[in-house]
Amino acid sequence: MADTGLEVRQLYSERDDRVLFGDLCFTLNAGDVLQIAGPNGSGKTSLLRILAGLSSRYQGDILWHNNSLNQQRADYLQQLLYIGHGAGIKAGLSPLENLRWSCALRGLQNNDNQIREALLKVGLRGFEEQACYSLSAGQQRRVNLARLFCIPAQLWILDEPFTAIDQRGVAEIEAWISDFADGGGTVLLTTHHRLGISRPLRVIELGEGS
Ligand SMILES: Nc1ncnc2c1ncn2[C@@H]1O[C@H](COP(=O)(O)OP(=O)(O)OP(=O)(O)O)[C@@H](O)[C@H]1O
Repeated sequence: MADTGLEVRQLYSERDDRVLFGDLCFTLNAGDVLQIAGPNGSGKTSLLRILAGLSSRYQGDILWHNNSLNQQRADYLQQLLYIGHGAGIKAGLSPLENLRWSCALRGLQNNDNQIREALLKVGLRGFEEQACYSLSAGQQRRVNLARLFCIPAQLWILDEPFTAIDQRGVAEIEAWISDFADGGGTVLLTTHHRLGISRPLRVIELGEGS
């Protein structure tokens, strides 16, 4: 049997008696980029939260490298990086402190140099030790996105990564996604933005009749 990365089989989820998606099937391998599209309320975040292991409101099977997620949850979570659409940071802590926490939760410690490089990469040079509440919405979002560069992962699950990001920043994030996939990473994301990446893009549209 061929080794697949993430496989979703007949996934079904509903909210308040409304089917968000039913019989959803797809497979994602190394280098794949999949956009989950659809109107507000169609279930994009719900799907991403399920795939990030944060919600069990579903029926169907999710497999990672051919084995059920439920049988290897800890391993899967260790290889996954999920960035939700919220700020995802503690406002009273600095970017450096927030990222130290994120890294420590993954068992990564004493990596301030890597964190500083990540903050540099997302355009936050000079803001490393400033409390996050004093940063702009876009800068706070960039703190969260810096996790992409200090936490190793095989799979990125990104919910609206472009929210509050300026035009140049959008192009940078698109390049990061392409580079990550070029290196064998897998990306699953939602966005209402028309994605410009240098990789073939697959799109699944949720919504009426999906
Ligand atoms: N915590 C919750 N409690 C009750 N209903 C919820 C909850 N979270 C989501 N829903 C419902 O589930 C449906 C899908 O929501 P979801 O956030 O997945 O949509 P979405 O496609 O991500 O929307 P958007 O484009 O606005 O972000 C919506 O009808 C929403 O009202």
